[in-house]
Order: sequence, then structure tokens, then C-alpha cells
Amino acid sequence: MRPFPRLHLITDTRPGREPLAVVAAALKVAGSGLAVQVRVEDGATDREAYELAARVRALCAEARATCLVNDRLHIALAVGADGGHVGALDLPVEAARRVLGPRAILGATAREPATAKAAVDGGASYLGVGPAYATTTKDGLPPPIGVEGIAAVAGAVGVPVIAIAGVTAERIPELRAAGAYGVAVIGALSAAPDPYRATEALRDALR
Ligand SMILES: Cc1ncc(COP(=O)(O)OP(=O)(O)O)c(N)n1
Ligand SMILES: Cc1nc(C(=O)O)sc1CCOP(=O)(O)O
Ligand SMILES: [Mg+2]
Repeated sequence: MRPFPRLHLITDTRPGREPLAVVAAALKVAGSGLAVQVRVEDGATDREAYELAARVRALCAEARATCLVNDRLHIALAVGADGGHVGALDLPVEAARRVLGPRAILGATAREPATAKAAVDGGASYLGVGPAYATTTKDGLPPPIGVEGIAAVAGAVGVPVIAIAGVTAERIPELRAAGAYGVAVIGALSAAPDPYRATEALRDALR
């Protein structure tokens, strides 16, 4: 079985972004060390989400990389993704596990130890933990929990903790020192002038 990826790229489907080009560049560099999470804007139709997910799934399969789908687990199943990710406004973790089945990868968002433990008890196989730092990519988030918050969750659970929000290559050493297994990024790759080189920097920082 492949080791669980330490670098998670979440797609950016906002206007002007090029999610498939960024995914292709990142896969060239990180290959099976990458998980790509297909995340679309709330207003996207299921058809749009499905079409993006199917293309990402095909690219990931070619590179032997992991493909996850955010929120819309029926789309994860429909494209044959490796799993999905849910948060507080999505299906409860236990229900998500029932939908995806016992072998799928299931990520859950957790911001503090109690919800992290509950998510693991419910069947989460990894946790997305943040916001680690401030970010402009997503609105409505609580204040950053910092490396201390990451450490609190990582110390409370036995599954991989993937730190999210405002993550850059420069911040990876302190996140790893706090107990993060890996990181999830949107802007660090999607807004990079050269996503190929930006992936190299993230990959090298995670080694
Ligand atoms: C790895 C990872 N961590 C956290 C999230 C956030 O999920 P959620 O809280 O459900 O918010 P949306 O992404 O659905 O807006 C994530 N997607 N991935
Ligand atoms: C989708 C998402 N969820 C977050 C959370 O903390 O739950 S932060 C986030 C966006 C992260 O984007 P960037 O890497 O550009 O900061
Ligand atoms: Mg969600």
C-alpha cells in the first residue's frame, strides 16, 4: 500500500485559476507523494464537479497519486476516487464513512482536540487541521490556531494531521515540529507563478 501523502493540493476553481494545469504540474513533481483534493465552489453544479473530478482522477491514476473529493461524496464514488473530505457543515463523519465504505480514505476537518477525537472515533482516517495561519483563500474561518493549535490536535490523535490555511514551504518545518504529518495548500500552488517549482519547494520542505 502507498504511504499516505504528506502534500495535499486542493483545487482552486475560482475565476482566473487553472486547476487542471496546476494539478498536472504538481503531479509531475510529486507523483505518488501527492494527494489531490477536488474542491469546487459551493455554487458549482454537480455536473461541473463531476467533470473536474473525473479529469483529476484520471491524472492521479496515471501518476499513482491519491485522489480525494471534498464535500460531495457521491462524486467521489462516481469517479472512483480514493476517498473524500468532510467538515462541520457536511455529512457527519460516521455517515460519510458509511457512504464511502470501510476501505476508503476519509478526511475530516478538526480545529481542536475534542472534535478531532470524535472524528477519529467516527471513522476519519486523517484530519485537516486549521486554520494554521491567516488565509485570504476562504472566508468565514475562525482565528488561526497557530502551531500550538496544530500541536494540541496532533498530540490528541493517532491519525495523520494535515495542517491547512496559509501554508507555505517556509512554514513547513515549524508545522512538522508541531506534529503535523503533512500539509494541504491552495494558494501556495494555485497562485504561484511557477506551480512546478512551487511544488518542488513544498516537497523538499516535507522531506
Ligand atoms: C485537508 C483539508 N482540511 C480542511 C478542509 C476544510 O473542509 P471544510 O471545513 O468542510 O470546508 P470546505 O473545504 O468544504 O469549504 C479541507 N477541505 N481539506
Ligand atoms: C479550504 C480551506 N479550509 C480551511 C480550514 O481551515 O478549514 S483553510 C482553507 C483554504 C486554504 O487555502 P490556502 O492554502 O490558500 O491558505
Ligand atoms: Mg466541507
